Amino acid sequence: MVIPIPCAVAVVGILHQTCTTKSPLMHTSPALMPQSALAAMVESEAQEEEEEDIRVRRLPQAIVIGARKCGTRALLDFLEVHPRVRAARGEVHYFDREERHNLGLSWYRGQMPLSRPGDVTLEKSPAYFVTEAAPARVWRMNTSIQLILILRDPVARVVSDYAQHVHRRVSKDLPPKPIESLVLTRNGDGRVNPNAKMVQTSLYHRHLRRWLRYFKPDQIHLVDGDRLVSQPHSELQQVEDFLGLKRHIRPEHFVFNATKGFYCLAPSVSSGRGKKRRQRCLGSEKGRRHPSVANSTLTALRHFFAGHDERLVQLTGRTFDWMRRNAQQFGEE
Ligand SMILES: Nc1ncnc2c1ncn2[C@@H]1O[C@H](COP(=O)(O)OS(=O)(=O)O)[C@@H](OP(=O)(O)O)[C@H]1O
Repeated sequence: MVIPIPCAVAVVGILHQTCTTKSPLMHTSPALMPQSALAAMVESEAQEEEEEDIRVRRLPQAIVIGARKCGTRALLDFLEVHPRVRAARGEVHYFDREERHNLGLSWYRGQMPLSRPGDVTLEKSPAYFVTEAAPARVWRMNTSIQLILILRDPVARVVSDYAQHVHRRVSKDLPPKPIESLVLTRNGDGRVNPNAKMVQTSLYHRHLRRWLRYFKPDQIHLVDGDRLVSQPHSELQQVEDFLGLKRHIRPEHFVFNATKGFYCLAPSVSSGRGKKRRQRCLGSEKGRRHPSVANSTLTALRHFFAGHDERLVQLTGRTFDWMRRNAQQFGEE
């Protein structure tokens, strides 16, 4: 099998040969080949099959670096529909947590799933995107790594972050803090606090600029988180192309679940036990109902992020749907 992915990926001094070169002999019908060439081809194919059986843990060739609450789990779970994609189960947090980074690359490699030559190993840890030290650390591991960044409307992302905060608060007996206390300035002027953590995470251009100091723009693939929700297969096909994978993911792999309000994996691709296969949706932590937020707060957030959206367009040359939507809303106000 020929998998068209970059031929050599240097990983901390070890050169992994990750591509297979198609022999010119393979274009010739076996019936027309001289006996010796045929024997060589059979031997090389047998060797290739043997190699395919060798499953080892490899450092990732690609990382989903963020952004938090933008659909990173959906992206990774859906991408695993591709037979050559192997993803680490949980979030690894190797490049953002000091104590984990200190454990070294052999620990990191140990967190990866077993894979065959030609598979693409991936992990996702959205905290990487906002961590100052992460780009340099990733670069030191592999200068030619492929990075995937998924973005969604920065205001919706803030509200999603807040929904998680409400859900995970320690004392459920007390009412949750209002979102205003977490994203607006304390003096009550209704302005957004640019230093608030939830706001900071949505300052996409700022974080991306830091990654671009280390990586070439064509090493970073941007996924539109809103489109991943509305038409997952087309966003995933673009990721397949970026990773150099043969296209496999199709619309039939997804079914819209009206109760969940999101696409889920179709029974044909979800790994059910025994013969009963059911559609598989993401867990209840994903796609949860958002708390209602005052219009004045949403408007303040939209105004605040509009200028930052422009900077993101300048940096990436991409205009996302949410930018058009928000601009239209401003026009109507
Ligand atoms: N198919 C499907 N099913 C469920 N949820 C989906 C799906 N596609 C994208 N999303 C969006 O993913 C949002 C959660 O993003 P993350 O997985 O990046 O969150 S986290 O940072 O890992 O906590 C989650 O945000 P919320 O809706 O705010 O919960 C979803 O909008």
